[in-house]
Amino acid sequence: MHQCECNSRCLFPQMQMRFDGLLGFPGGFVNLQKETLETGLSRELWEELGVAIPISVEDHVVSCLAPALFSSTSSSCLITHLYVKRMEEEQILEVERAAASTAKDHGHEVLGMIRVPLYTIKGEGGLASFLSHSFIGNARSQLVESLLQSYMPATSQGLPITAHAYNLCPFT
Ligand SMILES: O=c1[nH]cnc2c1ncn2[C@@H]1O[C@H](COP(=O)(O)OP(=O)(O)O)[C@@H](O)[C@H]1O
Repeated sequence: MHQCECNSRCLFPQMQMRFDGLLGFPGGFVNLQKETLETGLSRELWEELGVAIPISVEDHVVSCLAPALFSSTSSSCLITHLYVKRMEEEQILEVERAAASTAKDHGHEVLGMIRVPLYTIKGEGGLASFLSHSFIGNARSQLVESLLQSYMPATSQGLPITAHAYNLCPFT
């Protein structure tokens, strides 16, 4: 996930329309015998976005064990790791341009990058409507979790607010 943090603290979260018609974050499988989570994610970002984006452990937000149902093979489990990379607005615009032109996976695995609407519109629309779309795996709760952490990093007890506190099942 990429967020722009400008002087006015506006957020510009980015997701992508996948080849299967579901919304998700840029990323993919990492083989830990060959690379670390961070180098694997940087590799996937290069393929899907067409821009070199170095990822470090400091960008990690949350990890989650997915039910076997969401793994590619029913006998193995899947652990999802969410990283949030904060970028300047100009860098985000560069990512949007490259993702739609030079990125290797554009038009194949990735159909396009999408800005998440963080506003509300009277009646319906905005973020509420966006969340009602279909997401891959636990991407919906990953989005909510990262937004909560960006806007409300800690509760009064100093504990991070999680999607669970908002009764969101991570895999629905
Ligand atoms: O944005 C995401 N959030 C959470 N889980 C995801 C996301 N994207 C993919 N996954 C999970 O990872 C699995 C593999 O995803 P994908 O097929 O995109 O990886 P690949 O491109 O490395 O083959 C998916 O079946 C899904 O369970």
